[in-house]
Amino acid sequence: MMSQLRSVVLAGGGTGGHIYPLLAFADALRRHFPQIRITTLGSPKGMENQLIPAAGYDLRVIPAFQLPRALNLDLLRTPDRMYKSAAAAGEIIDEVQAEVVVGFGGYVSVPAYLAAWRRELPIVIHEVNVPAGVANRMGMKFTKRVAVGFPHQLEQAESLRNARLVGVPLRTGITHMDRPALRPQALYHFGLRPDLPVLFVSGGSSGARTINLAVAAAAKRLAHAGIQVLHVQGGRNDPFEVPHDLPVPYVVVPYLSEMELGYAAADLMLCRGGAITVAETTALGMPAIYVPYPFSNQEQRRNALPVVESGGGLLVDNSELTPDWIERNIIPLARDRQRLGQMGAAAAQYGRRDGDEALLRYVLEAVS
Ligand SMILES: CC(=O)N[C@H]1[C@@H](OP(=O)(O)OP(=O)(O)OC[C@H]2O[C@@H](n3ccc(=O)[nH]c3=O)[C@H](O)[C@@H]2O)O[C@H](CO)[C@@H](O)[C@@H]1O
Repeated sequence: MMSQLRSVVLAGGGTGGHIYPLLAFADALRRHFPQIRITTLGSPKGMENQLIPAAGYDLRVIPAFQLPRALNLDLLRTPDRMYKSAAAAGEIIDEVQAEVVVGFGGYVSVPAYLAAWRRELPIVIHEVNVPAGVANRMGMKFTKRVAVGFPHQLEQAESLRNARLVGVPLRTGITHMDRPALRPQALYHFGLRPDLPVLFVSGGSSGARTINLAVAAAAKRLAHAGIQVLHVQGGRNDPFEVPHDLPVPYVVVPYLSEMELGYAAADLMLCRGGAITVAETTALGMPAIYVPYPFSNQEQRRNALPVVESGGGLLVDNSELTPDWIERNIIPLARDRQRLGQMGAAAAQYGRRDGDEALLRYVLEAVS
């Protein structure tokens, strides 16, 4: 029997990679403790402003501030905006009488960690990247309770060596879905044909310009090879042109709030290597081609590499993703059911679906 929890504050913001695990964890809290009060802290401009209210949770926006470049406890002496943000976070923590603060990273987590530390409240950090994000590394000055999403993080980041491996909290719409059963409805939803393979393209929550332009430029070749495309443009990316007279569907959607429909329709995924994306493709046993974002400390390459090494996907450098590469590699793969099946099975070996429950157990330990 789990102990009771009455009120928690969840902090995390910026892009989908910090917000979706927070939401999945909030759902797990609600399942176990139907009366619980859940308050989320966000920053003024992050995607949390769309995603959290849409999911039906209470979002409190606290003032933005600039993180100092160096990681140090000068935080406590940085008055001005940092102080204002921490004071705002503290007022909310007091108002809702939070018993614990769980942070998922993004700048907004720092004032939440600081305010919780000052009140001697338990703090739990969930981190999915190597190296750990700057905000979470600051949070680690205030708590030893750090949970990670993937085994490689424990080996590759000194700061995460003693962390608890819990996996990534994923939305139940994804973890509980039966892909083959949902497939006909998903294909119908997007206007795709049931008799031809579907390449699902998504550059993560913000979208990826290189991927968008390369696939759009390969549209004719894909279509003439009988490959349908379901292409998510991404929340922060410019529209791109796709020829109108293609013989098979090429469907462009700006953003998918029901990502499970995309996964259900897909035979093969082409994506960046964001940690939550990797957690989702592997949880679903989805064969994928990963194109890591090249400008963020190699973190996306590290996310995708273990999956690729276990046979669950392919890795291609951002600079190598051209229409020619797509023609040479993606077209034959998308038509090879047997190889896709093997890749999917290998991906599933690496994936896990219980990150929400495992993180909840860790948080309950912290509180008790
Ligand atoms: C450029 C960059 O720094 N990206 C980082 C960012 O990626 P980003 O914010 O793109 O996050 P991820 O790729 O990890 O996750 C994207 C999430 O958005 C969802 N989604 C996406 C598109 C859509 O239309 N609908 C939808 O729901 C996906 O299902 C997934 O849940 O955070 C990740 C987790 O900290 C990091 O590993 C990435 O390196």
